[in-house]
Amino acid sequence: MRAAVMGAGSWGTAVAKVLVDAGTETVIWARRAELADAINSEHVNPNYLSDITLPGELTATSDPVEALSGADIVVCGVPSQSLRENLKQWTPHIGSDASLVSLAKGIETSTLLRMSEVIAEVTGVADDRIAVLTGPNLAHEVAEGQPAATVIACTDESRAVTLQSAFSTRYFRPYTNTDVIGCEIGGSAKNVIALACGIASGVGFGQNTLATIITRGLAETIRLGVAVGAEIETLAGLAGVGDLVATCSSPLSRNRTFGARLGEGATMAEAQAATNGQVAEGVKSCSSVRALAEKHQVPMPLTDAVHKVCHDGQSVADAINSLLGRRAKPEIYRD
Ligand SMILES: NC(=O)c1ccc[n+]([C@@H]2O[C@H](COP(=O)([O-])OP(=O)(O)OC[C@H]3O[C@@H](n4cnc5c(N)ncnc54)[C@H](O)[C@@H]3O)[C@@H](O)[C@H]2O)c1
Ligand SMILES: O=P(O)(O)OC[C@H](O)CO
Repeated sequence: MRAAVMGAGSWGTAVAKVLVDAGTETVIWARRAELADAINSEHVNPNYLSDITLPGELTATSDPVEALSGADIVVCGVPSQSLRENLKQWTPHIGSDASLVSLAKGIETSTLLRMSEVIAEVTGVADDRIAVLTGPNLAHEVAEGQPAATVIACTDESRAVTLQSAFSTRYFRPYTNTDVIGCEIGGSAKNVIALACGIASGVGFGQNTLATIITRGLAETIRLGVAVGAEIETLAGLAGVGDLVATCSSPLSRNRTFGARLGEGATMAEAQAATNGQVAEGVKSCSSVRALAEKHQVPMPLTDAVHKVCHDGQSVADAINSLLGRRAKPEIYRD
């Protein structure tokens, strides 16, 4: 097995390390030649996870054609909103039976497509060759070798099992699932809910508020998931609850941190500037998740509130008042 990890951000770098540790021959593609050179010569990625020593067997290149040559597994590690443009360049160089594995947790804003749908549309590859890797996986903890589980979802169960083996290490434990939709909805929606948790924490609210947002965030994620064909069990698992808890609770989460800055009073521009170029997917996906929910007539009040704060100029105080001022209702409802 040979893997090409396309994208040398935090998660692409951590996943490349996992693959090498799992015994899979791996090359990582970085946009910038200096970054590829540093990985090859110093075994560090100076821009992301710079305190982590990468395995000597990991090779890097800034040439996507070289990275994709002979790859059985193509790992798509660029952010959601740039996946389509990158895929257009990669497609002619992807092998005819290669598996494509999406790492991105977002919904394309211009089309409302999930990442596996973007991959299928751009590459023309059949669904049974497209997989998603998602779960409670903060990149730095995984790169440190802290134990974590994940989900590898593919409609072709046997391909998911092959991929499971390529990504399995003593610290990183993938489970297979055939519910690609549920995994992608869970991964995209949790970033928006993590922004909401960050905002609440930045305002100064404690654990009751966070638990409320996580739980009600799960409720609206399940409503959306069911409307678009997900299995509820998937959203109760690692790709749903698991990732929601990790992202909403951890100061390592870029989405939660972004939200916390807004809750502390920063403007969107200030919060964006403080990311140092690291992507907080929920900032864009709050709009696409909300639009997808509207399309399917699914109420997602927390997602709506995050969208209004991030993109409609609503103040955090008004968003909180409006959430708490909604009509009383039973806990479990599907309308
Ligand atoms: N960091 C994590 O802990 C983590 C864990 C699981 C999933 N993810 C998901 O993985 C995806 C990638 O996140 P990340 O953490 O690696 O992001 P990052 O911010 O650390 O790095 C993003 C990478 O994408 C590159 N990039 C940015 N714009 C690009 C463009 N237009 N074309 C090509 N490359 C571009 C950057 O140069 C960088 O290499 C996201 O969807 C994220 O939600 C991240
Ligand atoms: O740092 P975040 O907020 O992008 O979250 C990282 C991962 O998705 C956690 O599983």
